[in-house]
Amino acid sequence: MVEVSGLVKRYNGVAVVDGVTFNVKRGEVFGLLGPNGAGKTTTMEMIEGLRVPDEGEIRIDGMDVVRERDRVKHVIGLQLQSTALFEHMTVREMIVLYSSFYPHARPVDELLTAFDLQEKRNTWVKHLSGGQKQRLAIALAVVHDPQVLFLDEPTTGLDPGARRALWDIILRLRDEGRTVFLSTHYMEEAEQLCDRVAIMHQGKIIALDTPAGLIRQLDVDSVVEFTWESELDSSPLAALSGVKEVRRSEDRNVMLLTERLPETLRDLISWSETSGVPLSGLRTRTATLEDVFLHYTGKRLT
Ligand SMILES: Nc1ncnc2c1ncn2[C@@H]1O[C@H](COP(=O)(O)OP(=O)(O)OP(=O)(O)O)[C@@H](O)[C@H]1O
Repeated sequence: MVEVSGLVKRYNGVAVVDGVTFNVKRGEVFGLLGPNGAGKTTTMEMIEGLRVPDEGEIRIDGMDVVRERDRVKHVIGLQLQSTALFEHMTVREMIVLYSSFYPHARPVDELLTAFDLQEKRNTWVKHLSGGQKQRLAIALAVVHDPQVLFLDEPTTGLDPGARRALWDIILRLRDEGRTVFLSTHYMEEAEQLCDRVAIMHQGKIIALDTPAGLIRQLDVDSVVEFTWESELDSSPLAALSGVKEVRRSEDRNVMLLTERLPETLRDLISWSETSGVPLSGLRTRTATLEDVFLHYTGKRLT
């Protein structure tokens, strides 16, 4: 549905998007995951036709985004990071205004209901909560019933309840048959929502697969973590059964990525007893996309 090939954007001679190639399938939720400044917004805005690429080609539903911009506009819906909402208009007035831009718009009441905004229909935009504003921004993005929806960090700054409500809405839009392309720096969001995820770092896609596939590629099932109180040599940890990777962070957190959790734990505890090193805050968890990101970049996502 969305085909991107060899995309490059430079600012002052620096490539902030540096040779990006991927395809988004019809009907999937596709996530672009990366830290602030990775190039997500620049990539999305080129695909949306809002910025002109220096190199590369973008097609949406077979149409060239740069050359056939007017045709593409009818099949895409945009929720930008800074969607301009008029503060002194009501929710209903905003939807009516946006609907007037298109020859065929969805009925206003249907949108109010679908985005749980019926009760707020006569409320000024400035009095909406963050979650309600985002729901309105997405409702405005779908007034013309687009096939592809772009959401740029839709849940940034929302509390967990509002975030989950928005996740439900995004999944429903997918279930209606739409293709959803979203950017996020929340790995949990990418794991929960996305059928496939592209991890972006310094302008490049460094990994792309389903969330489960990305984690599987690590060859790691679990992570053992504990706090290391003093300066010690961590090399014996790499030799423990099942350990694939040892990571130490500045806050003295130690992570052992393991493919055989029971053996690693058994060896770790006996090593702790013989060496006299306490395992403060010992805990285990399954591997996540955060571990995938750390593996490829050596950095934390957030
Ligand atoms: N118009 C511009 N002029 C100069 N530099 C820019 C411009 N737009 C973006 N950049 C730079 O490009 C890089 C990528 O920015 P971009 O906004 O695409 O990242 P992002 O991954 O979306 O980050 P965020 O999560 O903060 O939105 C940043 O270093 C940014 O400063």
